[in-house]
Amino acid sequence: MSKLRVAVIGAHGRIGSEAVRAVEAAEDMELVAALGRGDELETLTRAGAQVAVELTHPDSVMENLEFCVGHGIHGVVGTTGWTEDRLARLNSWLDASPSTGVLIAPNFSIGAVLTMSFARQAARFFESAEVVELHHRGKADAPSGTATRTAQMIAEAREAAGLPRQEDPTTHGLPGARGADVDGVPVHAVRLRGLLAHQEVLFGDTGETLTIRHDSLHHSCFMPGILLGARRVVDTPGLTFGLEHFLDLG
Ligand SMILES: NC(=O)C1=CN([C@@H]2O[C@H](COP(=O)(O)OP(=O)(O)OC[C@H]3O[C@@H](n4cnc5c(N)ncnc54)[C@H](OP(=O)(O)O)[C@@H]3O)[C@@H](O)[C@H]2O)C=CC1
Ligand SMILES: O=C(O)C1=N[C@H](C(=O)O)C[C@H](O)C1
Repeated sequence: MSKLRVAVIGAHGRIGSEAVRAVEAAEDMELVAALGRGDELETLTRAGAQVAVELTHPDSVMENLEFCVGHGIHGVVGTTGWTEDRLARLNSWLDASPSTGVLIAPNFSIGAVLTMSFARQAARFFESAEVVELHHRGKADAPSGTATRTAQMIAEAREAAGLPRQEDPTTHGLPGARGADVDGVPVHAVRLRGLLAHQEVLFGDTGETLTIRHDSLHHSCFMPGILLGARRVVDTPGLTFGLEHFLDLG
């Protein structure tokens, strides 16, 4: 069977360099291009890439995806900083290229995907919920894509269960002290040398709290998700948001 022809964009970065090694080591894949900043996107078409793994920066991802989708190259995207407006633009490119697939995964690690799933499950049982994410000091965006998605999922689950939007009781405070408001769920972002990627989802109600914590300790934790995404996206046209759609979570 022929190997899947995979390119990595952002190949010299923290996660991109790990992805290059993972694709090279995968028996069913061939690494056909490894692009860094300043490299021509046409390299992807010249190399015959079927899938581009996009791991760059919120300022770069849209241009890269417009090129890939426009040339029928499927995308596996880890880069964060997604907004409704950005998703709408991506969907318009996909509408014009209906056989092309793009997976955007706020987090490729199985533990983080499970954290989000558990948080969604717990949300309706607790009066209050907050998210704390902790990352390395090189991170450009805050809150993290994972924390933003987690908070959205909690808010969706609360609304579906008929719970009211959380009201902030604070009447006196410094700006930012209560974190970012993501659909009514406060999200707090810590940036600390020595960390990689960590998240705590805190739930509270009368007389009890529940904390769900996940720690990414090495970039290798993201690789099985990236490889799974590359294998699945070629048969999944359109936009898939979240690796959970490629996992049988029951
Ligand atoms: N979904 C997930 O599971 C994960 C997502 N991420 C996300 O992936 C992204 C990258 O993270 P990280 O590796 O830590 O960041 P790094 O800064 O370490 O790496 C990004 C790399 O992309 C390069 N780059 C920037 N623009 C372009 C471009 N147009 N073409 C090619 N290369 C480009 C950068 O070059 P230069 O250094 O010159 O700027 C850098 O080498 C972030 O958005 C992060 O949040 C990270 C880990 C897991
Ligand atoms: O920048 C990172 O490092 C990470 N980014 C992703 C995010 O914003 O959620 C995933 C993970 O947290 C690592």
